This record gives sequence, structure tokens and C-alpha cells, in this order.
Amino acid sequence: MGKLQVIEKKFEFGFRVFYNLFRLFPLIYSNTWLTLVLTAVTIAASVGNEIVNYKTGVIPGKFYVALIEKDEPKFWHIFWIASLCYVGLCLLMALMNFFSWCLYIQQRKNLVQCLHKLYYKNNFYYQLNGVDDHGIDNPDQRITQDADKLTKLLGTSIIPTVLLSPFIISYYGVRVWETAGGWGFGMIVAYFLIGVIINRILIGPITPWAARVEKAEGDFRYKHVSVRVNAEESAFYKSAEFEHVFSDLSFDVLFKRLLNFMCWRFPSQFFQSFFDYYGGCMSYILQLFPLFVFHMYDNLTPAELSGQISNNAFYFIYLINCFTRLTDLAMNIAELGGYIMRVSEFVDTGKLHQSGIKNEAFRRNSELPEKASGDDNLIETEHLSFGPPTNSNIRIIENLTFHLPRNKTLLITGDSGIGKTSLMRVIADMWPHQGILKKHFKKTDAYFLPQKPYFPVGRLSLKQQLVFPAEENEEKSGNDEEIVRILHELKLGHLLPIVGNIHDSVDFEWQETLSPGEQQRLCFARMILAEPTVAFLDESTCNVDEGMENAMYEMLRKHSITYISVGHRKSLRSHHDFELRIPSSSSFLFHEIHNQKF
Ligand SMILES: Nc1ncnc2c1ncn2[C@@H]1O[C@H](COP(=O)(O)OP(=O)(O)OP(=O)(O)O)[C@@H](O)[C@H]1O
Repeated sequence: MGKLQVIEKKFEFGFRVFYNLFRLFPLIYSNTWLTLVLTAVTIAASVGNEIVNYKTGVIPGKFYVALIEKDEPKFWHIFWIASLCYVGLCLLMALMNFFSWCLYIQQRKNLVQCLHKLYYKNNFYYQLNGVDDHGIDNPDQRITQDADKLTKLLGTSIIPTVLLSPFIISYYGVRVWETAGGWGFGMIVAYFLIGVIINRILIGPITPWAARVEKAEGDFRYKHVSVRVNAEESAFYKSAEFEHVFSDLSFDVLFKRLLNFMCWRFPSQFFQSFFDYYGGCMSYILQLFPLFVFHMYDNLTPAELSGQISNNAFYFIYLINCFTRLTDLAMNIAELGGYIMRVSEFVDTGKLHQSGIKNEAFRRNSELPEKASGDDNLIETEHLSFGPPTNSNIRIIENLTFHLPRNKTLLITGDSGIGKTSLMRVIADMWPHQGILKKHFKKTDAYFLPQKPYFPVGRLSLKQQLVFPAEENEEKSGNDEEIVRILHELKLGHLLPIVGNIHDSVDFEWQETLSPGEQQRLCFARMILAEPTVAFLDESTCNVDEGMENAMYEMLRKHSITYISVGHRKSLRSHHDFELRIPSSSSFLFHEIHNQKF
């Protein structure tokens, strides 16, 4: 029945993955000292674990000697030491695990905070979600999931192993060299190098598939979020069947990608298991050097020989194990590659946005000499033109010129889709423009009331919703009596008993519960409380009756707020001094309204 468009992205495993990881490190270690301390503590616990591991590794050899020699006091002595060593080993393993998880959550916190800083700076989140995603699919997924998986792999697996390996390899390498000579050591290194080469070939496809799986996970989650947010609208449309089919389709895409991912992991998984288990066999094969080639143990008794063979096997297997741990990481690193590419792509686009390279045209325009006349006007435009930021060839409005006198109100009218809201976007500096736009008011004195009411989620209290986006305890947040009065004026008094104390969190989400008209009036109350000098109202009374519309405009005048409205209703004319009619993208009618009633 349905069909979903699937766009594959090309991410490859290679040098770029490591280069991008290197560039992400300042973000992952942004809380530098704490993260470095946690890294050091994790490494210290790992070192301690290795030392105790070494102690326990040679215990079986000692048991062999004591048992074969039938030496009971020696046996009990080894027994007590062994018991202590194993208690210490388990404690250190638990500590290592604990600290590596602390490291992971700290790294995640650092990375997420940096991503948030980038996301919410200069409206980057609006750019990605509302204008042009610049190829950054599911930015929320990158912040919530990819950053998590990236730091989890890094903190709990990759960093401890990679930092510790050189020391363990050096220590056990020397031990192996002493017992099995250069040949024995060389054989282990060769074994490792073969493992690296085969792994490099096998893990190549894992990175792109890890990235594709992440994208599909994001799309699947987004489909469900969208159904959840729009459940009522969807139910009115009786679209359960449609949602069902498209939810299944969305999961099918994810399923196929997961299947591909698992298939590409299979050879790598097989090889790694083989490499690990065959390593155990290698530790006995290597005994041929001290025993048969160098004849190092010809003078030992059978008991001493069995102890020596057990110890040698431990050294060999440990060195091989260090190398196999590194090659085992390969699959993790390949998977990590996908997350690194997705997160670094987000960061790069964010930085590009912040440095304004994408908005160079916009900046050039605002640097044009502004010819418009003095500040006896509230707002002035001269040959103002703009189009969607995604397509510079399209012009929504072309050569718009008008001067709105200070303290005068303006109504913008025109057919649906002609560009009224877009003009608001330009005035709010959210869209670039050509030509001159002069605003004789401070940015902080202007308030834009968007067409679609917005209530942040989190079961916020009524007060928090009303002072949004300010914090509840900020100075300019209106006192409680004033809030109650404004709510009654807007016929929202019935909400007060529902919410109880206006400072307490509620047990519902505002946007899911309030009627469109209530939402519109509550947003209006929020604007009145913000005490702006100029208000831009985008169809802010379209969901209320004319009586309420009159009351709302009366409130604006009472609070001395100059306003510019967008709307279709004829009744709005009586509340405005001027009208800007936009019959087409290049013809405009700006005139004074003479039939005011107030
Ligand atoms: N982000 C965007 N990218 C591309 N085109 C866009 C974007 N946003 C809006 N448009 C297009 O710009 C045109 C003007 O849209 P706008 O929302 O300004 O219309 P409007 O006059 O406010 O309509 P209405 O009265 O229905 O609210 C429309 O054709 C719309 O499809």
C-alpha cells in the first residue's frame, strides 16, 4: 500500500573516522580536569586489575608444583594467597567497571552540553528543523542516541583498552621474549598483524551500516513521536490503518538495515572468535621454542617443568590476549565510526552556521547603506525582497516598500500562502532578505506571537508556561495577582482550579489538553505579561469569537502595545490604523484605514 523514500548516506571507515574523533575530543573532554581525572582513575583501576591478574595467573603453576611435590604447608600457603588475590581481582574489576561508567556518563554530559550549546545558538535548531536540514537527518537523534553510543563505547571499552595496551604489551612482551626468545615474540606479533589486516578488510562496511541503522532508528522514533503528538487529528481522519502501514514501513526500513548490519558483522564476528580461541592454542605451540629449540628446561624436575609450562602458557596467552583485545576493538571502532561521522557532521554544520558562512549573502545585504528616512517611523522597507532560504531562485515577495509611522498599528492581509508569515520571519531576522528593512525598535522590545501556539513539554506549571521563555524566578515574570486578573479577562479563569497552585507542575501536557482557542488565549496572556512595546501577531485571534477578539485588542491598547497583525478576518480592520494588502508577490497596497470603530 504505502511506500517510503529511503535515502542512503555514504559514510566510510577510514582515516577520516579517526580524524573526526580527534576533532571531537575537545568536546568530549570539555570539562577537562574532571574528565581527565576520571580517565586516570579508570586507567589506574585497570592497571591494578592487570597487576592482580598477573599474580593470579601464575597461581595455577604454583599449585602444580606444590601438588606434584606433595608439599602440604606450601599448598595451604598458596591457597591463602590465591584467595586474597581473587578477592582483590574481583574488587578491582568492579572498580574498573564503575569508573569506566563514570567516565562514560561524564563524557556524555560534556558532549551533549556542547551539542546543545551549538544547537540552541543563533537559532541553529530552527535552521535544521524549520528551514533546511543541510543533510543532517534527525538532529535530535544525534544528540540523544548517537552521542550516547559514541561515549559509551569510548569510555567503557576503547579508552581503557587502548591506553593500557602499550604497557601490558611491553611487560608481557619482555616476559615472552625471555622465555620464547625473539622467534616466539615475533610469531605473536605476526599473528596480531595478520589479525589487523583481515579485520581492516572485514570491518569496512560496518561503519556505513552503523550510521544507516542510526538514521533508520531516528526515522522510526520520529514516526511514533509524530503519531503521539498528532493522535487526535489522526483519529479524526480515521487514519489508524494509514499510521499502522507507515509505522510498519518505517520499521521495515530499520529491520532491513539491521539485517544488513548483522550480516556485515558476521564475518568479522567469526574471525574475531577464531582469532581469540586460536590464540589459546598458540600459547602451547609457542612452548616449542624454550622446550625443543632452546632446550632451556632440560635440567628441571617434572614438577618444576609442569609449573614452568603453566607459567609460560600464562605469559603467552596474556600477550596474545592483549593483541586480541585490540583486534576485538576493531568491531567496536567500526561501529563507533558511524556515530563519530554522524555527530561530527552535526558539529561541522553547526560551526559553519555559527561562523555565518552560510549566511554570507544575508550579512552582505545588511551591510548595504540604509537609505530609509528617520525614526519617526516604526518600521520601513525599501525594495524588500525575499524567498525561502533553501532556494535563492524563488521570490515570495519582491520589491516591497512601505513606511509604518511610529505608534500606528498595521494589518497585513492577502491570500493564504502569499507570504504574510514569511514577512514576519524576515522582520524577526529568521529569514534573509534583499533590499532595506529598518526597524525603529529594540529587538528586546518586540514580541512575535506565532500562528501555531507552543507550550514546552515537561508538565510545566501554569506560571512557567506564562513566563516562558523566561525562568519563573526572573524579575520580569509578572506577579500572581496580575496573572489571575489577565486570565479572567481572557476567560481562562476556569483553568485555575484545574492547575491548583499556579507554581505547581501539572499532570498533563498543555498542548495535548487545551482547546486551540484556549491555547491561543493563553499564548496571548503570555505576551501581555511580557510587556513588549511592539507585538507581531500572526493570526492570533483566528480561533476565538469576535467578542473575544475585541477584548484581546482592547487589552493590547490598554497595555500601550503597538501591534502588527496578520489575518484574514474583516473584523480585524476596525482594530488597525493601516493595512498592507498583498494581492500578489510583486504588488502591494499600503493605505490608511479610515473606518475605525475605537
Ligand atoms: N521553510 C520554507 N521553505 C520553503 N518554502 C516555504 C517555507 N516556508 C514557507 N514556504 C512557502 O512560502 C510561501 C509563503 O508562506 P507563508 O507561510 O508566508 O504564507 P502565508 O501568507 O502566511 O499563508 P497563510 O495565510 O496560509 O498563513 C508558501 O508558498 C509556502 O509554501
